[in-house]
Order: sequence, then structure tokens, then C-alpha cells
Amino acid sequence: MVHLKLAKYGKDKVRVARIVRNADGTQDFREYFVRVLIEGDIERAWTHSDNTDCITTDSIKNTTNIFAKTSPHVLVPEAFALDLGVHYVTRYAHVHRCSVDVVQLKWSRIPVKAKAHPWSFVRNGDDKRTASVVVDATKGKNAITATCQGGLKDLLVLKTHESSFENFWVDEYTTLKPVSDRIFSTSVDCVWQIPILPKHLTGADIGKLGIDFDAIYQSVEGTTLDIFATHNSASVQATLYNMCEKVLNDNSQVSDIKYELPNKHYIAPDLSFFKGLKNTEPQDAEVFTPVDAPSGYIIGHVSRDAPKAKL
Ligand SMILES: O=c1[nH]c(=O)c2[nH]c(=O)[nH]c2[nH]1
Repeated sequence: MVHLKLAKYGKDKVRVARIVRNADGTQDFREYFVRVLIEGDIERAWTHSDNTDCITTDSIKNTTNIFAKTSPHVLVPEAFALDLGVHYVTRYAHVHRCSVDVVQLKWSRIPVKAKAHPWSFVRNGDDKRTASVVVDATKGKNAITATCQGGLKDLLVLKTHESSFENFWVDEYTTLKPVSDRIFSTSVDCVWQIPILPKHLTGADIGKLGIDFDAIYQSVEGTTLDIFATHNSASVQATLYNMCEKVLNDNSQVSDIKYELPNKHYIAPDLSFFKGLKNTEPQDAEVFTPVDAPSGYIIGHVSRDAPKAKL
């Protein structure tokens, strides 16, 4: 005998763009990639070739467009994702859980004479804002709960000073030399958890949660850039922890935050074969070879919980 351990499906990479025309003449613009996955009493499509309860992924794409048109939360990815998620578990008796992931592309207002233009935008970065929610009605349609994560990814940064890596473990496998000054470059991926408190969440609650998702995103992005630039780094690990600490200190509604930081290496080549040019000691190193792979990869997840006692 075999049994189906997981059944989950939906539409991925639904591309949707939305204009909001404001009363003051300004316009807002959002461009999202949306993924919606549903779970529930849906197994028969897998196990019995029976599609009776199968909400088509095409309808899921249509619903995403309809919500982009009608949701009052469309401008805020976390709230938009919650709205879509609540819809599926309330509209369909046989859908018990819905996961929604939104990736927002970076369109920023064009500054014209130092003023943000009301309706013209520039893609000023490959970094994305992300939102991931899971809306759960497995305990019943009157006990809908949700988890919500904000995030940012692909934020590429580099600094040329105030980064060192010294006093590390040395053994028979070690060839790395300690370095008091080096290039530090990473592509920041980060997610933070925002607890959604109502024991029973409805679509009408989403505007009343009292959570400013935009302000939290801006705070995390600002802190990430600030700490990266100003922390005199002893390691990627230490800089990462400093970022987490400040985000949690500044944002009481964030319960925990996780960064994943590749250490994108820049190696100073030995140029001494040419007229004795000095380029390898930190104080001489000016020319570097950017290295695509491998990179270091540093992960840290920091929460407010007291650490569990070590046995
Ligand atoms: O910041 C760093 N952390 C490491 O763990 C490490 N390991 C390494 O080779 N270089 C670095 N840099």
C-alpha cells in the first residue's frame, strides 16, 4: 500500500501589474510575481483521476487578476497576500490551507528636480520585496489563522574598507591568511516573521491589523544598508547578527528575522612577477579578481525567544 503524503497545487509566476489612480492626481504602480498554492480535500485528483473538486490553476490565475483589480490591499504585498489567502479558505469549503508568495519588482518614482514624479517610475535595482503568507483553516472555518513573512532579496552590496577576517580556526586544512582589510560583498536575502494575532482572521480584519508592513520593510532595508556600510566587520557572521539585532530592537511587531548572506569573494592577484608590483598585502591590494564560485554562505536566524537551555 502507498498513500499520498502531500497534495498541494496552484499557479506559480502569475505576473500582474496594477495602477492605482489617486484623488490627488498621483498614481501608484506595482508589479508582482504571485504564487498561490492550495491544500485541502483535493486528493482525489491525484488518487482517483477525479477532477470534480479541482479548482483549476487557470481559475487561480484569474482570481489573482480579479484581486489585483478589487482588493483594497493591492499596494501592500503582505496584505494583498493575506487577502488572497483568506479568500480561498472562505470561498471553498474543501480548501483548508492557502500559501501565497508575492515578489515585488522595484519600480521607484523618478526624481524630477528633486521631487518624486507623480506617475513616472524607474527600475532602480534588481532587489525585490517579498511577502509569504500561509492562511490556515484546518481547525475550522471559524478559526482561520495566518502566518506572515516579509522579505527582501537580491540586494547586492559591496564595501571596500572596514571588513576584516582574522583569528579564525587554523589547522592542517587551512591556507587562508588572516586579512585586516578586505572587500566585503554580498547579495542580501532576508525574511522576517510578523505574527498575525487574531484567532479568527477574516478579509475585513486585514485593514485593521494595526501593522504597517511598508514601514517594517523600509526599516529592514534601511538597517540592512546602514549596518552593512557602518559596521566595522569582523566577519559576515558578525555583521549579519548586528543587522538582526537592530531590526528586532526597532520593530516590536517583528518576532524574528533570518538573513542568508553569500560571501562574494574578491581575490587580490599576485602581480609581483611584473616589475615587483605589490598587490597582495591588504594595504597594497587595489586590483581584485571577482570570483563567481564558490562563495561563502552565511545564515543567521535571530528571534526574541529566550534561547533553549543546553542539556
Ligand atoms: O566573514 C567570513 N566568514 C567566514 O566564515 C569565512 N571563511 C572564509 O574563508 N572567509 C570568511 N569570511
